[in-house]
Amino acid sequence: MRVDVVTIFPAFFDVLEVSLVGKARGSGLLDVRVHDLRDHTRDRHRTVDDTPYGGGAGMVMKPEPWGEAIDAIVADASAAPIFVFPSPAGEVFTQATARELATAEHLVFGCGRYEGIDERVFTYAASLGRVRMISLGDYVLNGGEVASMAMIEAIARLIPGMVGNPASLVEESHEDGLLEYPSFTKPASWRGMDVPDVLLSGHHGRVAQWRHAQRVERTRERRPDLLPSTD
Ligand SMILES: Nc1c(O)cccc1[N+](=O)[O-]
Repeated sequence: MRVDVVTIFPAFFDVLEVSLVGKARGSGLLDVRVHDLRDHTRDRHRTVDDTPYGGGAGMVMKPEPWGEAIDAIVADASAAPIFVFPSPAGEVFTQATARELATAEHLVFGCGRYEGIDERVFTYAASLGRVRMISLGDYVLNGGEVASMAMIEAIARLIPGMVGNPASLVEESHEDGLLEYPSFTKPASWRGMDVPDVLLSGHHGRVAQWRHAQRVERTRERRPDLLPSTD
């Protein structure tokens, strides 16, 4: 998978070199390219924003640099990309979204700042590929970089070969609608707290049963919205 990121803070994505994604980059599973939007400006001040038509507070990201950045990315792309623009006005990102996007050949993340990107950029991008406006959640961030980082990690780890033991992807929270069970490791007793006996029993059937029951109980307590409605 190829992932391009367009941002005015390219250094923000340096961390991808050290994370899970960094390992995949080295193995050829993932090709991540970060682009500084300001490299696609034409003026001395490398201007990327301007005042909004119609008035209002804040600034809007100019369409010209975005158009040039998108053209440069698409120029050497082997397939029509999916453009992902993190936005509070987007569909909510879920594990199902991550699974879907993990099958894409080419993703382009466009990180907006200020009051957002000129709307014509999304229209232009839609002429070159699929456009998805995606939100991490109902809260306000200063831009799309944090959201893009989270989405890239959630997506990249689902690419076959990315995670050493694929079985570890199975009983994770949100993979099958239930939250994950509690985990324990040595020592068996720590500061007066003991590991549940069933986990020391060596009885795999009972362990599996206990873990499932814990997942249902946790989901009921913390995320009842994930459980099928009983009415
Ligand atoms: N919520 C938010 C935002 O305020 C700005 C950019 C991206 C997001 N988001 O993806 O959730």
